[in-house]
Amino acid sequence: MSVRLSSPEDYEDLLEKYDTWMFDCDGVIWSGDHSIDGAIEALDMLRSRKKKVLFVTNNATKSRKKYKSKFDGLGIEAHVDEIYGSAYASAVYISSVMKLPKDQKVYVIGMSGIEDELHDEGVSFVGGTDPADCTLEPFSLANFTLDTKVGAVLCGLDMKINYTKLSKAFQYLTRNPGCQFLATNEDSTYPTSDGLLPGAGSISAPLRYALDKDPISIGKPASTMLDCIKAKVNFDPKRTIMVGDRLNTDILFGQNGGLATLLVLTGITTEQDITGQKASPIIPDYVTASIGDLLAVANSP
Ligand SMILES: O=C(O)[C@H](O)[C@H](O)COP(=O)(O)O
Ligand SMILES: [Mg+2]
Repeated sequence: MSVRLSSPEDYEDLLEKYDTWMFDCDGVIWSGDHSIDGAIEALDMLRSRKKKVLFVTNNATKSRKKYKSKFDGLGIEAHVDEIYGSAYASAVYISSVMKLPKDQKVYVIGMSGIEDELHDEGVSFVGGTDPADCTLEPFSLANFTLDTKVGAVLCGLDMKINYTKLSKAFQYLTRNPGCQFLATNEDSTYPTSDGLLPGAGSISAPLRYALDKDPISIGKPASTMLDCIKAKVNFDPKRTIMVGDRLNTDILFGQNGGLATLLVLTGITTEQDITGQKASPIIPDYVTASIGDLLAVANSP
């Protein structure tokens, strides 16, 4: 059963218990390009209380450096080494876990965030934002030349998805022996300030169906993201809390990592999802409406 936070003492108790605070971004810190009310002040308050703050996002559209610019633009203090995105985790996975041979490359379905992180990890890639792939022209298999050096297909949120990209990815995954099918994350939907859009999981879904095969998904709830953080940051899982808006990514990620979990209702998950007839079996430790509620401690006498 989740603890519904409400009094200043509830929030003060949370600050006493946890030294490291991991925050999901979309639906927690911001919605699209609008910060969530109270988020900036709550993060400042945590830093003033000497808490370690980390950002852990499944959104692969931006690199860590580009996210730093977004934080700056919103007036939110953040440092690149505090930001962990699924594009970064995927690049690290390909270079350090999969150890893709240097003479091979990745076919990308996705945006500049994936390309930037692959580049920074020294991984070669094709596709992505290449104008030749971002076309609505019919795909001609007769005119397609298979690049036998493509050793992996990496699929993330791609706002320019099309038949050419899906067809090329399908060729590599069915004709290049050993070509790995990877996904940055599999969120079904993407929360924006104007409403929900199809998420990264909805971009890789056509390939899953055509191939009758699931990708290796690297983002939350998989432990790969936490492994990336552990490689860079010292923290005690028992004194760490993951704050998120989606049960089957953020909260499950926290639970898989042995972290405490706080669900906020400013993004994907609604009150109905946690109390209704069809309530999810994924139960967060704590629930509150918004991270702005943490300011209750600042206002308590
Ligand atoms: O579709 C997606 O990729 C996700 O909805 C989105 O980007 C999630 O980002 P997060 O909530 O993990 O910051
Ligand atoms: Mg989110």
